[in-house]
Amino acid sequence: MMKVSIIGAGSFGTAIAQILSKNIDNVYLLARDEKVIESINREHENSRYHPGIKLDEKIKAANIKSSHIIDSDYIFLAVPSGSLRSIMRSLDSRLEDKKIISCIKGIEYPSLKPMTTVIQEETDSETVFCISGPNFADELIRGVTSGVTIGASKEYQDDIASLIKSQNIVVDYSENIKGVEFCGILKNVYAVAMGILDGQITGENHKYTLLTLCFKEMRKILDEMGYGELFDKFCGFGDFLLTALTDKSRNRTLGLMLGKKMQLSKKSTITVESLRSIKAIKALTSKMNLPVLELVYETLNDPQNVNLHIEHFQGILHETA
Ligand SMILES: NC(=O)C1=CN([C@@H]2O[C@H](COP(=O)(O)OP(=O)(O)OC[C@H]3O[C@@H](n4cnc5c(N)ncnc54)[C@H](O)[C@@H]3O)[C@@H](O)[C@H]2O)C=CC1
Ligand SMILES: O=C(CO)COP(=O)(O)O
Repeated sequence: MMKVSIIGAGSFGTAIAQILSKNIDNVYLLARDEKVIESINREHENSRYHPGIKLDEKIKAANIKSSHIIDSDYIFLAVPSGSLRSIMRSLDSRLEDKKIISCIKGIEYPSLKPMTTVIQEETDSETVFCISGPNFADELIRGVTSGVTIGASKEYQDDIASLIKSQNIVVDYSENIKGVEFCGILKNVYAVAMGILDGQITGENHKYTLLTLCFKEMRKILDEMGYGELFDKFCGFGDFLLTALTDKSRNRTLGLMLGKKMQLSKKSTITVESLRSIKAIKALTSKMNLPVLELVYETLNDPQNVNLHIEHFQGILHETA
């Protein structure tokens, strides 16, 4: 009988577990926090991340160090990118024969490695894939129609689609696994940009002018990296627009705060992937002229002077117009 484990019982891990439970009898949601494990097993609810949502009783929670991973056919990873390598290292199990799917939209710094590379390095598995798309966890878990790009080699695409299939999930595919990951990494940074700029925006023309500039710049980076063909997939266009324009996004919200001269507390434990990704993307694109990316980089480094950075950005726009 098919068995699937999900590492990370936060917003996304819990949502993907709910989707998987419609197709698979053995779904193990692996967490580090005993209170979360107890809440899922006793109340069938992850009250910390999805209060009020009844989880399928097929979902069992267990400690991340439990042996469930060993006999799982598939392992989904839904932890913040900054924790992934240390989590993989802390697992005692040998995972080289496992099919592993990253749901993570971040990149390692300073190695500049995407998550599938980190996973391959830490497990020796040759079957490491990803999923990405316009997929807010709170909507996925409630069954709102959502498009998902499956980044996997051809022979595994149908298998992965059959795990997540439902009348509310629409899939597209790409064998360009790292490209699918990079779409998710980049859109977070451009969502911060739209947040920062939205703080200053006075009209719809202005807003969509800036959105077009963000779109062009993200596309330019994807083209340069050789991933340009992915822009019309769910992981590209869909997730870019969702995150750049929806206040529910944590990355856009960070930008909105910065645009209004507010800062995220240093003690915050909210997962905001762009905070780490910005440095990596900046390093990967150091030879390119990318004024929007520069604005995000400067603002995150020096949030006190956000107005100066915006003025500088607007100056560049007029020079190059
Ligand atoms: N929330 C969303 O709507 C979506 C999130 N994602 C991606 O999923 C990834 C995870 O994000 P969320 O689930 O939203 O974050 P979250 O903050 O809601 O959950 C993260 C989970 O990872 C666990 N965790 C963190 N460090 C750990 C460690 N060292 N050992 C064990 N567990 C650890 C936390 O306890 C928590 O349960 C991110 O890369 C995000 O970009 C992707 C699509 C949508
Ligand atoms: O990736 C997401 C939706 O597809 C979630 O975006 P945030 O991490 O900005 O909340």
